Amino acid sequence: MQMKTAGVIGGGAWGTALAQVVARAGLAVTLQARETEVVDSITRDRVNAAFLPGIELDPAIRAKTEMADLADCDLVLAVPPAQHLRGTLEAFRPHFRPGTPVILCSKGIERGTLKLMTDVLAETLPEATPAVLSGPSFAGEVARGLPTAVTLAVADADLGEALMARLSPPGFRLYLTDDLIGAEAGGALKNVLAIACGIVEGRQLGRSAHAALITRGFAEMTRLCVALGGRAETVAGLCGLGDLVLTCSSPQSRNMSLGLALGEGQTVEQALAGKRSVAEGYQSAPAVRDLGLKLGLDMPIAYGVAALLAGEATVDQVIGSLLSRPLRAETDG
Ligand SMILES: NC(=O)C1=CN([C@@H]2O[C@H](COP(=O)(O)OP(=O)(O)OC[C@H]3O[C@@H](n4cnc5c(N)ncnc54)[C@H](OP(=O)(O)O)[C@@H]3O)[C@@H](O)[C@H]2O)C=CC1
Ligand SMILES: O=C(CO)COP(=O)(O)O
Repeated sequence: MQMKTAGVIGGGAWGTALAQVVARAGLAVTLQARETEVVDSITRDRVNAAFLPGIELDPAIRAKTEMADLADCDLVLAVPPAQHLRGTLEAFRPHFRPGTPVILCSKGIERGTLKLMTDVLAETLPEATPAVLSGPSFAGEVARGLPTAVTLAVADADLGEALMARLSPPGFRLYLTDDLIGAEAGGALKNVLAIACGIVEGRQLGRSAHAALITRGFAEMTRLCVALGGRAETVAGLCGLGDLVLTCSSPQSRNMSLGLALGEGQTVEQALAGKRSVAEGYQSAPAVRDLGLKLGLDMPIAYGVAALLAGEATVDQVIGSLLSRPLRAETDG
């Protein structure tokens, strides 16, 4: 399969950083952004001033507002916020060539339907060949060329090998799996858990509580992954544990910084006021809770965050209820 041109849908921080990665890998890249402001900024100044300021972009990236400009691409990376994936793919549908690989890079679960991103793709572009890219990767770091490694999930081994080889410029290492559900489960939950970690930081509950929360959060992630049909070993990798550790460790994370603000006493409205960037944990928390309850899963941290964000409980009530749960064996499912 020829892989000379790539389309990136979504001109936010991550779409722009991935366009940079793909350009460094030697492909011609078309970045589709809805906002003319973003397209003009990239075309004129080689920078995405709105979502990724201060980072010079590769000349091989051309920015466009129209989906039609992606029609001839050999592969497509879909990078809108998770709640907009369906609408975005529906808009792309008239320009889509059947069989083209679509690499899903959004992290979340669709509210209302409780669908994973691969389900949304299967419903909107059933002729697409799906792939998932997920792992520890702050857009600013990746766009500047700092090194990281992430998971690439593709069902077909030959296509997976080809994509892995083609999309791994120096400093951006792809590790292959055929477990798409596992790769999605990690990214969907880690943002909710990062809000909880931010609260621990904001309330100054200490490093021990922080480590305990990451570990018990990872147990919730593993339960969700397995219940959805993924493999536990997948979330033990970059797309699960790797991303959880990153997102729970740095206020660079929009999700952790939301939690920090809540832990310091701000309301949800105050913490989100004026923010143009997406905090996917805030968006996905109700869907994570509905899905977990539907599957009969024990996910107290995720449910606590969802209750807090919905205004059903205060920070202190959530912390109190987590600390007063019945004692149990560590490895109980
Ligand atoms: N930032 C990061 O470090 C990482 C982000 N991700 C994931 O990537 C996804 C995108 O995040 P990110 O790029 O950071 O987002 P940003 O907050 O940087 O940008 C917002 C994005 O939202 C898009 N958008 C806003 N409203 C709509 C709408 N109604 N329909 C379609 N798109 C809309 C914008 O598109 P447009 O420009 O076209 O207006 C823009 O791409 C998320 O799921 C996130 O979890 C994954 C790994 C790293
Ligand atoms: O997904 C990310 C890093 O892998 C980005 O995290 P935030 O969305 O919390 O900034």
